[in-house]
Amino acid sequence: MKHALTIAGSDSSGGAGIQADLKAFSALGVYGMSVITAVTAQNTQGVTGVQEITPDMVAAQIDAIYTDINVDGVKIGMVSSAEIIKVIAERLHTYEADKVVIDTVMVSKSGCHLLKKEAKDSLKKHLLPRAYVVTPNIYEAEVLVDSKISNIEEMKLAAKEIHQLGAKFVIVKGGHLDDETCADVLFDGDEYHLFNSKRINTQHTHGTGCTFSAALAAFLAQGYDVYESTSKAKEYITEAIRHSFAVGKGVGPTHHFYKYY
Ligand SMILES: Nc1ncnc2c1ncn2[C@@H]1O[C@H](COP(=O)(O)OP(=O)(O)OP(=O)(O)O)[C@@H](O)[C@H]1O
Ligand SMILES: Cc1ncc(COP(=O)(O)O)c(N)n1
Repeated sequence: MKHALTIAGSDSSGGAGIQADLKAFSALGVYGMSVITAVTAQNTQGVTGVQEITPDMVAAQIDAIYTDINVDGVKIGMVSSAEIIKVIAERLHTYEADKVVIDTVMVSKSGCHLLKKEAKDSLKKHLLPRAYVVTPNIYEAEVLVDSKISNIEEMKLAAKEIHQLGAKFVIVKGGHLDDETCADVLFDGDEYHLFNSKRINTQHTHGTGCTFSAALAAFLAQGYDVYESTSKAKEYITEAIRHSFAVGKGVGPTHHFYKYY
């Protein structure tokens, strides 16, 4: 069995963050491991508290894994501060981690800033150059390139500009585009590849970005190339959204185990 690692924040309600990632890893048959960067007090209605883990403790978790266990794929989610970003970048370099998927988590669906504003430059400078694939949503891509995105052509332009920050592949996700189709644009430095799905009409989309990037990391860990992995991750997230369900009073989570119950 292949091994995948998520470096991300904990979501107490289980829909996003570490919890979503470990569910996706399990559903896809890879052994899941976690490095927790922050604990959030969160439910389907919002985030009520964030406690960062110290950079030393983040480093200690990474060391504990890499000194003992082979890591076939890595996904990075919420990394709130410049100090945490730097320590992760330094450790990934030390352990020569490859196939690193970076989901540039910035603001939760409920509107809470999960990346401190002053840490944005650090993300661009220290972490994105270490990415095999980076997966910004429309809003995150807008922040990274500092311009508005409202159609596929603008997504392509943004993907090209983000590629120059050092990631090998860029996927700008179209979940937030005002369109019947949810198109994700992959740029490989040379060509654009579009991955389309029909938009599913549901309010339960908590953790869609986390689920997609974790599935991508799981398929890369299993040896699929980036194009196959993106196609499979897109299929996985589409079905997980199609089967999403109400938990609590707000935005419910994606479903990872709909085949079983
Ligand atoms: N309503 C929907 N129907 C079908 N696919 C969707 C829908 N919403 C999002 N997706 C797909 O889900 C994946 C995640 O995209 P999205 O843009 O929601 O990421 P995100 O905003 O980073 O998620 P999150 O807000 O959870 O961090 C993409 O493949 C996107 O196309
Ligand atoms: C710990 C953590 N990581 C990521 C997200 C983003 O997910 P969403 O945009 O669906 O709220 C989140 N809410 N919480």
